[in-house]
Amino acid sequence: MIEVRSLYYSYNSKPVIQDLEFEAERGEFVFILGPNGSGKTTLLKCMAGILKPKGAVLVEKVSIDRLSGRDLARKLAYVPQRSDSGFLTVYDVVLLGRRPYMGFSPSDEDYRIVEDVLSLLDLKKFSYRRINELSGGELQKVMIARALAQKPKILLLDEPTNNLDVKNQIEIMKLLRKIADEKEISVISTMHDLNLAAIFADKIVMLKNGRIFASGGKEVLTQENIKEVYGIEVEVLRHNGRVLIVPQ
Ligand SMILES: Nc1ncnc2c1ncn2[C@@H]1O[C@H](COP(=O)(O)OP(=O)(O)OP(=O)(O)O)[C@@H](O)[C@H]1O
Repeated sequence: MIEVRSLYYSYNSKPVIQDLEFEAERGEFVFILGPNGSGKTTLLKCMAGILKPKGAVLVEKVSIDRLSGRDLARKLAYVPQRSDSGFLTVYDVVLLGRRPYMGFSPSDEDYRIVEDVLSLLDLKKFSYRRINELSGGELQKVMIARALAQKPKILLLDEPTNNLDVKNQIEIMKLLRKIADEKEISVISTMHDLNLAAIFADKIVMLKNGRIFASGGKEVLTQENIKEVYGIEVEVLRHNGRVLIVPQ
């Protein structure tokens, strides 16, 4: 569905990501893990077509370089770490997600999709609220709603649980899992919380200094890998297919 091939990016000729290779299939939930500065956001921005790396990002076997902005936005949606707040209403922000499909004005279908997405995320009650009057968790849901209104095949999220309380973290993760399972969207998310990744991931990509240190299923969350990547001692408890990471 989305493939990353020999990806390389440098800021001011300092390499930040190198030799990155992985893919996400339809409906797969992939977590990009790694310490601060390991290149997670840079990788997502390259995948979203915001930065122009060396190597290739392929969506359904087509390089994103060959897609127009509008075509790319129909395939892939990106939810950045910090979304600019503003004075628009929730409804209008979500409607902006329909821009890649719109002519001069929204169609009945655009309005129907916005209504559907607002219901799916339980945001209808906030429709006419301005987004600068929302809590962090509500705003994050609105940004995910706008991305879903794009009807993407791939959803890229940069630390979607940042600044959220435990309840909202779990709620957002469950929602993303449901989106991957039911809508067969490939969901790719950066993440600092190893335990959330352990609960929800199909696949994990661990970055260290801009390179892939380990990738695979939850089995890559080992004491050794976590020590190498983050420099911390942890205990990894496994029970009935579940993984719990406890700092020492
Ligand atoms: N615009 C920029 N110009 C120059 N260097 C940058 C720029 N953006 C990021 N960097 C550097 O690139 C490296 C990777 O940054 P990136 O934001 O991709 O890491 P990250 O893994 O997402 O970090 P965090 O977990 O702190 O969000 C860091 O050393 C950072 O200082």
